[in-house]
Amino acid sequence: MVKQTFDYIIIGAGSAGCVLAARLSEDQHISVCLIESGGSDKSALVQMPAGIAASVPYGINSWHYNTVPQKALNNRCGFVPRGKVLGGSSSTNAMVYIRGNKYDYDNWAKNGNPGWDYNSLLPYFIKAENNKTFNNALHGTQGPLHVQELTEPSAVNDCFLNACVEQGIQLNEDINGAEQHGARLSQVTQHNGERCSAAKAYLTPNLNRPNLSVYTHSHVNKIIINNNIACGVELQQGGKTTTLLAKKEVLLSAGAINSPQLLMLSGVGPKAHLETHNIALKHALEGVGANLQDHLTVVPLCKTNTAKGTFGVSVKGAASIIKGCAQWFNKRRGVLTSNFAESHAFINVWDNSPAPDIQLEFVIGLVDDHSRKLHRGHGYSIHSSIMRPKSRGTIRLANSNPRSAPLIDPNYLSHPDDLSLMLAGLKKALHILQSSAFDKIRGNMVYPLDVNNDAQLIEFIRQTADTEYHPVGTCKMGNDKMAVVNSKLQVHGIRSLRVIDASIMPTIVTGNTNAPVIAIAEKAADLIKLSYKTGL
Ligand SMILES: Cc1cc2nc3c(=O)[nH]c(=O)nc-3n(C[C@H](O)[C@H](O)[C@H](O)COP(=O)(O)OP(=O)(O)OC[C@H]3O[C@@H](n4cnc5c(N)ncnc54)[C@H](O)[C@@H]3O)c2cc1C
Repeated sequence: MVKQTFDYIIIGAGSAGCVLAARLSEDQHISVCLIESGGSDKSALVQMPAGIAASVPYGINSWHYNTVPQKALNNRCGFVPRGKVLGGSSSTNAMVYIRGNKYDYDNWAKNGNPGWDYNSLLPYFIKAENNKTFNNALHGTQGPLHVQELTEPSAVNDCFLNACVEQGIQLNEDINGAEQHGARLSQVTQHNGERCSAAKAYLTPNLNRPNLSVYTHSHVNKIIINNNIACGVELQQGGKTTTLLAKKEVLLSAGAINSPQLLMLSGVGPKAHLETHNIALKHALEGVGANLQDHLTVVPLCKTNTAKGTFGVSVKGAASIIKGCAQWFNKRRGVLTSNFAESHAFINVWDNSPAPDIQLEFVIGLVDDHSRKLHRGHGYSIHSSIMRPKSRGTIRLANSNPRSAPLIDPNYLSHPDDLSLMLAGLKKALHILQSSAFDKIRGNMVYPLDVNNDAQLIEFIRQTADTEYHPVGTCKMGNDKMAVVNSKLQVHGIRSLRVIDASIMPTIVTGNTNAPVIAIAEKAADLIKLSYKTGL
C-alpha cells in the first residue's frame, strides 16, 4: 500500500490545530495534513452561539469524559466535556474572549521559557485578533479571530454589573487591556451572529488550498517513532488503519486530555506506567500527563420573579426560544446569539495575590451541574472560579486501547489553599447576589446558602463544584525533569515532534483559555517556520 506523505502532520483540529494548519499552509510549497477525530462543524449547534446549551450537557460534538472520583468533592466524578469536531473545544465553548494576565506569561518566562513573557506573546494575540471595539496598540483589527460585543446582551447584566460596583468592584472598559481587574460585559468570539471558532476563523477560509488536506472522522492511534524521531502517525478511519508519514514534523494538538494520552500510547511517558500497560517504551518522560491544572468553579443559583432577560424552563421561556430560532435562522440575531456567560469580573479576594485570584462569570440562566439538572422557572447564576489553583492532577491510561477514555484525575482541592480561596470566592458571589441591584428581580436561591455559615458553604462546594472547562499543563513547557517540551515546544528527547495546545502551559492562566491557546499556536507556527528556514 502507498503511504501518504506530508511535510507536516497535525493531530487534532482544535483551537491550536486550526491555527497551525492555516499558518503552515500559507507557503504553497509546504504540504500539511490536519487530522480530526470528530466531524464537520456545519451544524447549527456549533454555529449558533446558544447551541452550546444543547451540545455540552448531552455530549454532542464532544468527548464527554468524566474524572475519576474526586476525594475532596465527596467522591463525585467531575464532568469533562471536550470538543470533538472541527474547531475542537473552540466549537463547543462559551466564546468568552479573555487573554489572561501579564503575570501568567512573565512567570512562564521566569521559570525557564525564554520568549514566552507577555510582551513577547502580545504580538500574537494581536495578530490573531479582529476586535470590533478596540483599535489601539493592545488590540488587533486585522486578524482572523473575530471578537465583538454581544449582539443583544440581556438587561439583567446591569443588575450584576451594578451589584459588582456596590461590592467595590470597579467597571473595566477593557479587561484584556492594561488592567485585568474589574467587571464588564463579555467580549465574545463571534461574527455576524455566529460563533467564530478557530475552525471558522482559520480553517474554513483556507480549505481550498491544494497543499492542505483535512481528514475528519479520523482517529490517530499512535505517533510512529523510530530511533527517537517522529516519522508519522497510525490512523483509524472507520474500520481501516492507515499510516501517514511526515517529512518534516508531527505536531500534536489533541488538547490537554488527549495529547498526553497519545504520547503515552506512542511509548513516550512515565516508564513504570507504560510498563504496566505493556507499551513499548520509546522514551521515558516522567512529566507526560502530570501537572494537570483546571479552574474549579462553584455556582450559586438564584431564581427570578420574572421571565424577562433570562433563559428558563417555562411557557414564556419556550416561546422566547421559538422566536429566537426564527430570528437566528433568518437574520442571525435574537436571544440565541447569547453565550449565556454574558458578563464577568476579575477580582482579588486575597490582598497578596499577584493578579486576580477569582473570576466571576454571570450566566443568564440556572446552570446547575452543567445544565444537566433542569429547574422549572427562570433565574441566573454566578460561576465563581479560582484562577491559579495549587492542586495538581494527572492524566493516565486506563489501558493500551487508543479508543478508551483516559483516567482524568484533576485532584481538585488537594491543596488546602484552593478550598480557602473557593470559599472566599463563593462568599463574594453571594454578596453580589444579595446586593440591592438585584432587589427588583430576585427570587429564592435554588440551594439556599448562608454567607456566614462556612461549614454549609464548604459542603456546598464539595457537593457541587466542578470544572470551568479549562484543563491545561499535562505536557508542560520547561527544562526541569518534569517538563515535556522545551521553549520551542519540541518534545524533550524526540526529534521532529512538538506539542502545541493547552497542555504546554506550565501554569494555568488567569482566565479562559481559548485566546491563550490560539496565541500559543500563532507563536508556534512562527517557531516552526523559522526551524524550516534555518534548519535549526
Ligand atoms: C464547554 C466549554 C466551554 C468553554 N468556554 C470557554 C470560553 O468561554 N472561553 C475560552 O476562552 N475558553 C473556553 N473553553 C476552553 C477552550 O475552548 C479550550 O481551552 C481550548 O479550545 C483548547 O484548545 P486545544 O487546541 O488545546 O484543544 P481542543 O480545542 O480541545 O482541540 C483538540 C482536538 O483534538 C482532537 N483529537 C483528540 N484526540 C485525537 C486523536 N487521537 N486523533 C485525532 N484527533 C484528536 C479533538 O477531537 C479536538 O478537536 C471552554 C471549553 C469547553 C469544553
